Amino acid sequence: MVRLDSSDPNFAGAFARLLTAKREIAEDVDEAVRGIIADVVARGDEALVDFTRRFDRLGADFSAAQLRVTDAEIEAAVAACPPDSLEALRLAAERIESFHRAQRPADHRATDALGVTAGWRWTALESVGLYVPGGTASYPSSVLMNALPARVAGVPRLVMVVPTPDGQMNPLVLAAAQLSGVHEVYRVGGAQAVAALAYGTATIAPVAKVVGPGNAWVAAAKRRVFGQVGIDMIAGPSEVLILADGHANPDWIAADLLAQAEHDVAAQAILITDSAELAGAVEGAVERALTTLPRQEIARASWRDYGAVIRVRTFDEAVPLVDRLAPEHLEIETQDAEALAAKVRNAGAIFLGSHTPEAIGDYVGGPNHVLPTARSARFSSGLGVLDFMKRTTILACTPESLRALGPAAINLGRSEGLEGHARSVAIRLNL
Ligand SMILES: NC(=O)c1ccc[n+]([C@@H]2O[C@H](COP(=O)([O-])OP(=O)(O)OC[C@H]3O[C@@H](n4cnc5c(N)ncnc54)[C@H](O)[C@@H]3O)[C@@H](O)[C@H]2O)c1
Ligand SMILES: N[C@H](CO)Cc1c[nH]c[nH+]1
Ligand SMILES: [Zn+2]
Repeated sequence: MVRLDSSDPNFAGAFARLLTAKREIAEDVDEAVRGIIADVVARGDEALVDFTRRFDRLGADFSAAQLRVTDAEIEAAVAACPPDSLEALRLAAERIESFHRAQRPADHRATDALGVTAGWRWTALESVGLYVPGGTASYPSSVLMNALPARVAGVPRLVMVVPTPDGQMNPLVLAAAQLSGVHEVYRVGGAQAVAALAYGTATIAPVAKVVGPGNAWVAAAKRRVFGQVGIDMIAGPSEVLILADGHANPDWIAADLLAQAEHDVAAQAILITDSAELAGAVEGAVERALTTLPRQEIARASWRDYGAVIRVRTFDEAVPLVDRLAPEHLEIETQDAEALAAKVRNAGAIFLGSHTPEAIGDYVGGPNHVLPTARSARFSSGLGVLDFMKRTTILACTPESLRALGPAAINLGRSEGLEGHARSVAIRLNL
């Protein structure tokens, strides 16, 4: 963990180093991913089976025939889920679906004074691949966050991939798939799963777009397959940035920092505060909380390598720092949280006040938890219904409106040296 102080003369350099710390775009990861994708393209299912045996430690008897999770396996998993977990999953699903229903866009059409009708219409994508992470933890909540907005958008083919390390799958993952209307589930993860969704294999038919969160290998693979398929964003190792003043509870802040640090050794948790006392108290609280955290090995590595406690003189000084970090999650626990939030441009999701821990947003708040990381909140948004739709514009001229607009089009066609364009208009106007 680094300690920074905005009043320190070396602060600018130290902050710049924090910004560029390599967490998920290491060249060795990218190079490995390039090889994995090329192998899946060349050998299809055979490569999927080999990589799955190697990375997820599946036995020599694992074959392409077992890639697809059967309906019977899904039914058995649902039956094996604890009823209270199924109840919690249903509550989460209802809230997520209802939040995303409000995002459905409207078609538009208008006829102007010349009689030209113009507008757009929204259409669901034909198929999407939903990446559900599962290397070191299991993510039933990410099934819901991926699939429900796709279902609200009306996507007719939802294909889910999920790794099963050591052959183990949390039954709640399959229950979430059933609950949210996923059509196909495959037990494969990492870059090889992303490659299969993008290029297709004998078992997995390709999709139009791959969405969902994952670790550094998954994020690198999504970057590489972009163009062959659409992708939603770079949603890699988790991040939280907490802005807190001296009134905040240091144990609560420490818990929220560790809630993200426990995701991945490459996760990042940062506190920015104007209170030296809170900074010290949070550091102590993190150390104490780590000793009893089951995933302390992961969280400790993340906090050690990428954690930061930054002291600022005022929160106005903090706003440009937040915008440069562009965190996946921004928690604001200050007296004037709402006003401070209004000044921030770059954040994947904002959580206001001491009673809104980010973990509520991970599960049951309603907004999506698939969010941009690695500073990509400067140009990306969290997953939503629009990610599963595309917009097509529509234009219709009448003979009269073509006569009114045509001469300008002919002029511009000739100005661009494109006589063919000019003639396609002129021929209709006998010009
Ligand atoms: N940004 C978001 O919205 C969001 C949401 C949820 C989770 N996450 C992140 O998702 C990630 C989940 O990570 P995870 O590891 O548990 O699951 P994962 O499914 O993302 O990754 C597991 C896969 O990674 C591949 N892999 C692991 N080590 C490899 C190696 N050395 N070489 C090649 N491939 C390798 C394997 O194929 C394995 O199946 C975490 O980083 C978490 O922070 C992000
Ligand atoms: N915090 C993660 C996004 O970075 C989402 C998640 C799912 N389960 C728990 N957390
Ligand atoms: Zn989380």
